[in-house]
Amino acid sequence: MIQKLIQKIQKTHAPIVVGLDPMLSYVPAHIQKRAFEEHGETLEGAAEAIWQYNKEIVDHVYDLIPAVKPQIAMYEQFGIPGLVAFKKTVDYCKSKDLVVIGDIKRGDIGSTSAAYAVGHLGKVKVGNNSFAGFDEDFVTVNPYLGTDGVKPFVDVCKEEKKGLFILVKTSNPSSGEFQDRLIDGRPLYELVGEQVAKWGEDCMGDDYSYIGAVVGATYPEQGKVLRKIMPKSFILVPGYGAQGGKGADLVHFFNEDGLGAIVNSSRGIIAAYKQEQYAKYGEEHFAEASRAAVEAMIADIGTALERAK
Ligand SMILES: O=c1ccn([C@@H]2O[C@H](COP(=O)(O)O)[C@@H](O)[C@H]2O)c(=O)[nH]1
Repeated sequence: MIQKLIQKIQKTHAPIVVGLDPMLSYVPAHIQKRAFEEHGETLEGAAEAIWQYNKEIVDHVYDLIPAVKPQIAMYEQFGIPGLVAFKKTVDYCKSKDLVVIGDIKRGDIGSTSAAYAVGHLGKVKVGNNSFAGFDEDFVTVNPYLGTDGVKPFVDVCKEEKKGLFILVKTSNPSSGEFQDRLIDGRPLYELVGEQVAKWGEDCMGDDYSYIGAVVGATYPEQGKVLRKIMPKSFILVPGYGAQGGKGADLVHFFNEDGLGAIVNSSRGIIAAYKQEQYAKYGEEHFAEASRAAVEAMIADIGTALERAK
């Protein structure tokens, strides 16, 4: 799957991911109205509304981008109907040939991690049959429990030719509370980065490992250091747009081959129509605003990378 991700980045010239994080408050009134007429103001109604919203955005941007990142929390808040909308979103994006990164941030003791890995990346056995549950291409993993919590995900990736992005230095304001703590004089995120590189050593595609890392756009200096510590790991970079990250901050997340990083924006794309610069599209044409925001993000990152050459 890492090869597919790289090929799609090269084809689109867009090292970007659209984050599908649908809050009900972003879903335009006409879509909510239709869904509630059919299902009432229920979890089913909300799930239908977010699914229709996602579908329209994907239809407007899929040709510009290599990948999407549905954030499972946004679906889980609507219970089982929300998870059905998550699965519909995953399947629809795959039918559009997009790489799907499930932002699930799982990680537990080994046996429990194994169940998460099977459910999201692998196949579960039921008698003589086996079934893919959610079937994303990559998932995000929390490494806090150590190697036995991560290895089951790595094992399923090896079997299924899928991949991981492991949290190394997250984009949020408090990420330093634990991640920047010094251990033997070095910040914890560097030690985690080294371990990600090790976990990825025998999981190589052609040039990059399918065991990648998450490093926030909001920490460009740390991104520069981590790029060197994990030269073969793809970095998923959240924090662009709504959290303040800009193209110019991101150049050191990339390798000299112009690859090695893929930058996510969620609210900045899916709720673009709420921003002043895209207000002209109006709520009815929200997905066209999303397309314009994707084009602007591609141009911003492309220009920054060109300038850095
Ligand atoms: O360090 C991290 C890890 C994950 N995320 C997730 O990415 C998106 C960001 O959304 P925006 O609307 O573009 O801010 C969201 O799903 C987070 O859970 C992150 O932001 N930082």
